[in-house]
Amino acid sequence: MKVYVRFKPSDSTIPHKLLHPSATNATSSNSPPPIPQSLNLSLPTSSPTFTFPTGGILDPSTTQDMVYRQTAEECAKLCTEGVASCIFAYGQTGSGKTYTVTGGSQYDERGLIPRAITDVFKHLSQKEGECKVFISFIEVYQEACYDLLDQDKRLKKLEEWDKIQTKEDSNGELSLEGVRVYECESEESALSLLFLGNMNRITSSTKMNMASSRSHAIFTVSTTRTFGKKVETGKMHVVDLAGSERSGKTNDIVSEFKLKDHFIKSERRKSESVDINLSLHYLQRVIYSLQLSSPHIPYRNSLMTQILKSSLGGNSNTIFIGCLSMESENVQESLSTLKFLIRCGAVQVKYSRNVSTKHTGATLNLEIEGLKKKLAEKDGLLAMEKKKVEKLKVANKDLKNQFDAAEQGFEDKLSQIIGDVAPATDLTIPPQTLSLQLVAYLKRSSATLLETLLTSPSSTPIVLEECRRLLESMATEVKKSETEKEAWKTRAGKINIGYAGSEVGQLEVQGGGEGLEQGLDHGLDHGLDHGLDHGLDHGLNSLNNLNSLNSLNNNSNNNGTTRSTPLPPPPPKSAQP
Ligand SMILES: Nc1ncnc2c1ncn2[C@@H]1O[C@H](COP(=O)(O)OP(=O)(O)OP(=O)(O)O)[C@@H](O)[C@H]1O
Repeated sequence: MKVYVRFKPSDSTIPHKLLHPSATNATSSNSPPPIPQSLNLSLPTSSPTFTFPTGGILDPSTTQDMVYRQTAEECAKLCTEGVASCIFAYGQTGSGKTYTVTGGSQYDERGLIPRAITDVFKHLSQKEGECKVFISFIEVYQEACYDLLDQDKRLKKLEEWDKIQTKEDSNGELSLEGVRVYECESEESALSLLFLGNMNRITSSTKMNMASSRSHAIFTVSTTRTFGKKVETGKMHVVDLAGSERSGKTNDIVSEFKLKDHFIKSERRKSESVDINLSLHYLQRVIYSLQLSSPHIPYRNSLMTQILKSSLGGNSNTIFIGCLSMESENVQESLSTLKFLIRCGAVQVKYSRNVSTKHTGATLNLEIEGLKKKLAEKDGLLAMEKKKVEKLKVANKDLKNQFDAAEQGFEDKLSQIIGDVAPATDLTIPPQTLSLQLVAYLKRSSATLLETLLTSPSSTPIVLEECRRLLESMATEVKKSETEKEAWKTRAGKINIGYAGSEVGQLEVQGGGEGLEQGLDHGLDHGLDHGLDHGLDHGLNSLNNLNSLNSLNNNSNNNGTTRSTPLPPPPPKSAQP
């Protein structure tokens, strides 16, 4: 494996004393400019030297463009020639892995992936045959695999993320079921997928890095080129490993707070940290076994080594870029990274072009995989549509219940109104009173409303609103009607008193003669002329007058005439003064 060591520029103003890169052999004219291949460290007790004969040292002044040309440029070219490559970025947290792979905020700081995408499209445009480019982007987090190109990932909670199912074939190769693989026709569409995946990646703030990646991310560019009866399939994985770390040194910055939420985050960070270190440990064991050419390579200890099995020990041009921090306080981590990189450099890799005959072997498998993925996507869409239909059915049922309840309420209210209004007709109230007019009005309204309900089922919400509005107006009318009924009752009582009074008066004035009769008529007529209340008062006054007359005429002859005609009913309210 080719191995490069990249140093992140130090923030420290104190010049770094550990590094002494030494120049090395010149390379061929087509290759990028030569870089040092050895590194001396000045430690308090020793001065170890690390040599990387197939790669080299990229000192802190190395630009992103130089890093690309040294490491990934060739992989991008090979990807368009039917060769599989894999580039790993390995190192302590905060040492510059993501910066190297993806890039910084400025255009000229763009990392290996965007530069490789540009070159892949450039190379393919110069080739004969039908060329296609496919992109996928996944992450391995706590021994589960997730699709970083899932558009909804950021909207969902961690527990709701869809785990990618894995299946091992007879060769021990792991296939990832249902990973989104997008065919990209332009550099821009491939870059937008990279952007989407980076947005979806799990990060946390640590003391070492404000946006520390907590997962291993695997970005894959695949190409196919069909020419004549041949198909060439190339691949390039770029793996941004999660940063190795020592607990305590990289503590979650929020763990200093005692708040419950922060406590949970801190606990999650600890378990993430344990998981990251464990999976990196298993990667080291795989590399160690490959270096020793062991008969058994322990790929199956971790999901990440299983997924990348063919990149680590198969047909692949594999490169490790070790990212190092220059600060003295990180010397232990830097030493550990350098030792691991030395092991990687000792692993022999072989690679060859993947060319097959059209419609056979690899191409058929690729097509089948593509079709399976499309089918899975369609199934997903279908399931979503089914869910929507179910939701609509429930909503529809709810609406129907509301409608039934409103309709029932309306019927009840109507019966109550009619029941409340009907007794008022017993109280000698004239037929033209508002109460009976209201009953007629309500009957008419209910008939219209029911007709609307029956003929316009689709306008249920509008009809419900109409029901509600009508019921409100009915309630107001009922209230008015009740008040009116009470008023009529009171008046009826007064009339009865009036009758009683007048009857008493009549008994008393029996035989009172013409004068008495005139007085009573006068009083009652007067009352009717000036309203019921007024009239009754006058009637009672008249009765008093009659009493006076009676006492005045108590000796006069009585001809036996009595006033037996009942009093006329009161006029409608509206006609009263
Ligand atoms: N060569 C460099 N030049 C300038 N800035 C750099 C360089 N390398 C890293 N940085 C800056 O250092 C910070 C940490 O880098 P980065 O996120 O790439 O680290 P990392 O190794 O991916 O960390 P982690 O493992 O925690 O995700 C970032 O702000 C990045 O921009």
